Amino acid sequence: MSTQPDEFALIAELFAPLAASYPGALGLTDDAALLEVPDGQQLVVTVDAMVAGVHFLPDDPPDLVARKLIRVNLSDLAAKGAVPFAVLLAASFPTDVSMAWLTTFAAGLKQDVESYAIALIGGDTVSTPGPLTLSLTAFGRVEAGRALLRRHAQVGDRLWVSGTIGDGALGLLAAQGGLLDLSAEHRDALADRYRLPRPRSLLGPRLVGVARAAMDVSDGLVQDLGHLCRASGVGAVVEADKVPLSAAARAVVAADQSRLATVLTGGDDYELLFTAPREGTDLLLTLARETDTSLTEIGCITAGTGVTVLDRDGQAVLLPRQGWRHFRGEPA
Ligand SMILES: Nc1ncnc2c1ncn2[C@@H]1O[C@H](COP(=O)(O)OP(=O)(O)OP(=O)(O)O)[C@@H](O)[C@H]1O
Ligand SMILES: Cc1ncc(C[n+]2csc(CCOP(=O)(O)O)c2C)c(N)n1
Ligand SMILES: [Mg+2]
Ligand SMILES: [Mg+2]
Ligand SMILES: [Mg+2]
Repeated sequence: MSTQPDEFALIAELFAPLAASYPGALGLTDDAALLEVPDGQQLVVTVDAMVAGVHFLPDDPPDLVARKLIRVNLSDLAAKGAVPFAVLLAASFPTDVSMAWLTTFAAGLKQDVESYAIALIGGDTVSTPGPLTLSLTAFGRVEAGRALLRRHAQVGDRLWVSGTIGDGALGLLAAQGGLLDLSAEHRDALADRYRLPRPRSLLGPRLVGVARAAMDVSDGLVQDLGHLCRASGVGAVVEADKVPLSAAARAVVAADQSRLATVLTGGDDYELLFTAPREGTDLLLTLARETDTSLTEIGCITAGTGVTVLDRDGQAVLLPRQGWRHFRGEPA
């Protein structure tokens, strides 16, 4: 291929190979794709967009941009207990995008399409005078009626999170050249978490029938928990010192307590946040071992509304904001 991308050559050479495993993708040569859903299963569909300078740094490696795009969407499917099988990609590439950039982007897509055993079944390729803008729609399957929902939390449920919280938001600071007091090793670990989320694709489906309500954390733990609470008509208490932090995040907060707010509200975590009845604890600890995922109880669901974050003395932690917002107008 020449150094100038051609729309149809791009699709045929870079994207069509990623469709080969799914017959309904028709080799990316038709107007639409055909989806199969086995009897007794439901289709779970989600879409998230990513814009250069808003969701990732314009100079981030193109393969990691592609993999992050897939992974933020697989995180939403995992949060519903769904097993992913296909994605659609709508890509708006800046008019001056290079062939080298596109080739590396497609290599990133290929890597994660293979590692998550999914197929790229269609999409759209356009040019834009604006920043690189990507949108990915992900399809998963779940046993009919069994998807994990935000609206199923009950008063008295325990509140759990997977993995560690805050690495993505601190990783953005590290990737932007900040957090210079930290060791280079910790900075690299955080930046890696920002650039390459680890969606809980194995854990999510295993939580079906064990967790009551679930969602993934993308906008910040406190804001996202607020959404789960509103959907369920309940409140929640989070014990801040139970929130699991990586060694790097612990080092950041130890050096500057005010960074705890970044951890709790910064977003880009792509971990699962879920509730379960107290009797589910042993089963969850078994699932944690079997899926090699750390699971931590961080609080509980209460009567009432809203999220309260308490410090180890039982005092409310005041947070300047609850999480990421694209617009900061008055709430509707
Ligand atoms: N433009 C839109 N049109 C229709 N539905 C939308 C639109 N934007 C968001 N939604 C819906 O609103 C709900 C919340 O969306 P939101 O994007 O906050 O969830 P999320 O993907 O879990 O979070 P994040 O985008 O931070 O990863 C979802 O059901 C989503 O499908
Ligand atoms: C360069 C850069 N600046 C800021 C952020 C933080 N950020 C942007 S969108 C978002 C929430 C998820 O997105 P959405 O709700 O749009 O799906 C977060 C936490 C970032 N990731 N990169
Ligand atoms: Mg979204
Ligand atoms: Mg989500
Ligand atoms: Mg999302």
